[in-house]
Amino acid sequence: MAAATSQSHLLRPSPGLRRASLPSPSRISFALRAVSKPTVLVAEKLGAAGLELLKEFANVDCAYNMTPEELCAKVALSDALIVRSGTKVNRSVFEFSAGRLRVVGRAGVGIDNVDLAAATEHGCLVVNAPTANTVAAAEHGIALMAAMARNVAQADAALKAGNTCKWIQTFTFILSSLLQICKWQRNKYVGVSLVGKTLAILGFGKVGSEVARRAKGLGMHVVAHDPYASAARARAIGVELVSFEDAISAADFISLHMPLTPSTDKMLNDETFAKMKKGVRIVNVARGGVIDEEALVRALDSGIVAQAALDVFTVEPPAADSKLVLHENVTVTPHLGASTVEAQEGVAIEIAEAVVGALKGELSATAVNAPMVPAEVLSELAPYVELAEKLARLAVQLVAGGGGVKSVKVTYASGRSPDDLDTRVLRAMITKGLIEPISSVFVNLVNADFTAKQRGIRITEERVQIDGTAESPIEYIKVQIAQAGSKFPSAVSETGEITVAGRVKDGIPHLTEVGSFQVDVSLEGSIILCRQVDQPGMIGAVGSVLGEQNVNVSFMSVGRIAPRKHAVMAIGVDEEPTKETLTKIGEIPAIEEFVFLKL
Ligand SMILES: NC(=O)C1=CN([C@@H]2O[C@H](COP(=O)(O)OP(=O)(O)OC[C@H]3O[C@@H](n4cnc5c(N)ncnc54)[C@H](O)[C@@H]3O)[C@@H](O)[C@H]2O)C=CC1
Ligand SMILES: O=C(O)C(=O)COP(=O)(O)O
Repeated sequence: MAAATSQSHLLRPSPGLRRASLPSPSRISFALRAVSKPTVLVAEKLGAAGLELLKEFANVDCAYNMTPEELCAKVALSDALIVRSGTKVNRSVFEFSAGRLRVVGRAGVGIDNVDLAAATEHGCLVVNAPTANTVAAAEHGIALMAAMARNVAQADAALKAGNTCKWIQTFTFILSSLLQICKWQRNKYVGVSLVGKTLAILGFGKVGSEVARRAKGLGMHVVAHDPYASAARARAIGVELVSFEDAISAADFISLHMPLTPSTDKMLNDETFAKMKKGVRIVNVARGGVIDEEALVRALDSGIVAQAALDVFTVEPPAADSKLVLHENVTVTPHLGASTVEAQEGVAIEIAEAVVGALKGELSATAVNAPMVPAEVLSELAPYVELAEKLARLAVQLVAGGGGVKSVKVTYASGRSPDDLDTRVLRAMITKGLIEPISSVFVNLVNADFTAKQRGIRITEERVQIDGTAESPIEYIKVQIAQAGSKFPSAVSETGEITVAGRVKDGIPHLTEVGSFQVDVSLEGSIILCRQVDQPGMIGAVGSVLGEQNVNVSFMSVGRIAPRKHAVMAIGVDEEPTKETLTKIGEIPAIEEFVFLKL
């Protein structure tokens, strides 16, 4: 007789948070619930309305201008961190958080200051506030373009410098008249007009298209380059989508609105400046890194670029002696694109809602490093999410000690077309079920694929269409672990894999198949699987051992190959039986093997 018990490793939850036992439709991603109030560290100035929202749900620690060391120290005591562009959330921040940090909220669009790979590896969700500052950034782009074309900043500075020095005028007439010239230089600051000029927008997303609308209103001819934008959307605004080369060679003005990514890094460089029309003017409200700043200085000096207006820099703030910032043909602002009263209130509310939602375990619509699944799909899949995780938990506990899990096949059978089934959440929960019982790793939607890959677990999915009801998205889910011996050999199917399958009945997940045996037991509490000789009195024998030890049986189901041969009995129990109880079950003469599995 083979007897085995399986141990489920308890996880150490983050302080102030614990794992919720059953994920509900809106709690699928993290399955965390606040026991005491979580702590949100706000590292950069956030609008008052956002702070109020956060305070209703969390302890809010506002700590601005922290050094990297101070940030690392504080983050170890925080469940969420909110930043703008001025804080580098690098790998060491996640390492110092030691698993406590669950959400990083970027109060704005660009997430280039957050190490997304490190966040994902640490199971930390990153959310941003992608819409509230769009108009502010677009307006700033237009403001910079107009100010540059009409030398507003330079003329303003000269006029003020003249006035500031007025007292000197009383000492020397010559100096005074020189300053007077500096002050009122109408000929020096003759500008260029915008009307009729060609504006090339690089990056035709939210900000880029708002800039386009406004530029059209100023009478400009607008073209755009964006490899991922829809030509129909561009046409609707009266903008022509063109190649990068065509855009930069036709432009009198170029406005940059793409994110900083490896493919946009230093996109404007010596080579690309050389292809531009002589005297082109450049506006950058995107990210400093999309321009090779030294190459821009060379292009300004040679006259290829007549002027540049920059809100963003490779290093912020730039060095005091930066040739680019000090260049007389360059207009600069200190990353003010999103800085309007309206945008900051909007961004603060947008990010506060996203962070609170994420801390509650809800899937965020603005998640940057997790699949976005529409709420209605999630709600429909909720019982199947629970089924998927529990089947995987059972399957992994059936693997013989030390065997390891390398190859897992998941089959989703559905009455609907396979294309209608979004299985990303289910796959993540299968990974969670496979890994959590045998490790101390916390798995969620963010880090599931990464964690599986890191552990060398290959999960393949198959969707099969069967006769079924149109109402239920899935008829059954089958989880099979290949190339692994089982501590309960009856769980190995004829094709050689440890196999468990289940379905949802009346909203409750049920185990319906173990190896080649059909059973029917609801997946609640824990489960004892016994293989026995099919004979009368077996249910009573096992039931009375459990009853003697005050272990409540919630379900019992027997699946057999043929009468009086072998059968598998699945018993759902509310309490965990002691070792002695399990030993007594094993001593019942007709029991051939058994296993206790925790859900
Ligand atoms: N200066 C500031 O304060 C602000 C700056 N921003 C920055 O503006 C940029 C755009 O923001 P949104 O429009 O909200 O983002 P978005 O995601 O809506 O648009 C970005 C667009 O760039 C396109 N793109 C990606 N790679 C490209 C490439 N190689 N060439 C051309 N286009 C490419 C994308 O397809 C997308 O359409 C971001 O970098 C963001 O960080 C946004 C708000 C304020
Ligand atoms: O949203 C963005 O991408 C921005 O660049 C705005 O940055 P900020 O929040 O003003 O530091």
